[in-house]
Amino acid sequence: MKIILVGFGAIGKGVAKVLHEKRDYLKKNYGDFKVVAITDSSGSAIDENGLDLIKAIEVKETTGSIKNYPEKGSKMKSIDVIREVKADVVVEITPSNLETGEPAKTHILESFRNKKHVVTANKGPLALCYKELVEEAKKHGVMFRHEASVGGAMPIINLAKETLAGNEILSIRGILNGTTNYILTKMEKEGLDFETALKEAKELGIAETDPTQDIEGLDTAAKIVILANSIMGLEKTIKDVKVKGITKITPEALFLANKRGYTIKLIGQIKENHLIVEPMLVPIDSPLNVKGTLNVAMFETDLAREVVVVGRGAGPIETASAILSDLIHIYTTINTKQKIK
Ligand SMILES: NC(=O)C1=CN([C@@H]2O[C@H](COP(=O)(O)OP(=O)(O)OC[C@H]3O[C@@H](n4cnc5c(N)ncnc54)[C@H](O)[C@@H]3O)[C@@H](O)[C@H]2O)C=CC1
Ligand SMILES: N[C@@H](CC=O)C(=O)O
Ligand code: NA
Repeated sequence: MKIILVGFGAIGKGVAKVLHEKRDYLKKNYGDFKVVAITDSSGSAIDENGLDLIKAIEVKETTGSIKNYPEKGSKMKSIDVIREVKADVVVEITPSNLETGEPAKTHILESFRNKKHVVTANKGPLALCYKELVEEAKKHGVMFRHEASVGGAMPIINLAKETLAGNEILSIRGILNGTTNYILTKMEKEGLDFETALKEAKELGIAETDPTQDIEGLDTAAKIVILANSIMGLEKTIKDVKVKGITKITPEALFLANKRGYTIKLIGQIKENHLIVEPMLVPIDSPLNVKGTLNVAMFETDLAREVVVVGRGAGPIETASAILSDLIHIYTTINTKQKIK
């Protein structure tokens, strides 16, 4: 299967690392997963025989741009690579823009129009125009998967669509942002100040390109809109969410909460058609009291009753896990269909 990586930052490099490290496993159990093009904000590298992913990571880390890849680098823009390079799947992992959804929205739509399946971790277009994207993918007969867009490695979207298929999801409540959970945990457990904890989160590659999306609660808001639209059959946008972030939470507030048997968590909640994101008091012994970059989601369903999932909500390798599972789904679907023909 031929893959184009659009975006080569923390997640793009994570996906490249995982595809390299898992290449023998993938060949043995599925087939050849080949990255034939990589793009970033200033150019691209293209090799129809497959790029050397370790070399690509090294070029990006030492020069800042993939266009410096020896012999295969160029200034070719993402949109032209999507149109002109022969591939099965585009992995869209540019920054999430929660105002316009661009450039990802155009990348995704253009991929569909060029008969390319799409896997994305990008929350922008999903939170702003989910229905349009799903309808366009259907119109062009291609697959569109985005497990990594909510909760990173934590199984939630495909879990709801596949394992909980047939259930009506009545409500979802949880921690859906790893950066703010990391900050709150560091402040609570080590008394670290907010700015230092945020700096560490950036260094771990878990914060958004614009980290205010994390700390102001907008990233969580985008995620509950994606969940509302993709697995609860609602039609919401980010404007429907009442949002408050964690910038006013201090180590002292956490200390006082602990003294009373509580902690403070940034909770996203969808219940009775209302979407809310705000810091909430959570009992110390609650299943919601997870630490570090962990995310947690509590589903209320009509058949399976309560379902709780926990997983790493952010991180290059963790997020690459969700992207890889979507790539494997596309690979197996393509090859099953070919066998049936
Ligand atoms: N960091 C994490 O743990 C997670 C991130 N995500 C999402 O994954 C996406 C990527 O996140 P990161 O890699 O952390 O961001 P990043 O800021 O590290 O990397 C973004 C990449 O996109 C490239 N880029 C910007 N404009 C572009 C364009 N027009 N064409 C091609 N490339 C372009 C940049 O050059 C950079 O390589 C974001 O949408 C983010 O919300 C989702 C889950 C977890
Ligand atoms: N910045 C986000 C990345 C995953 O969506 C987070 O911290 O959860
Ligand atoms: Na996920």
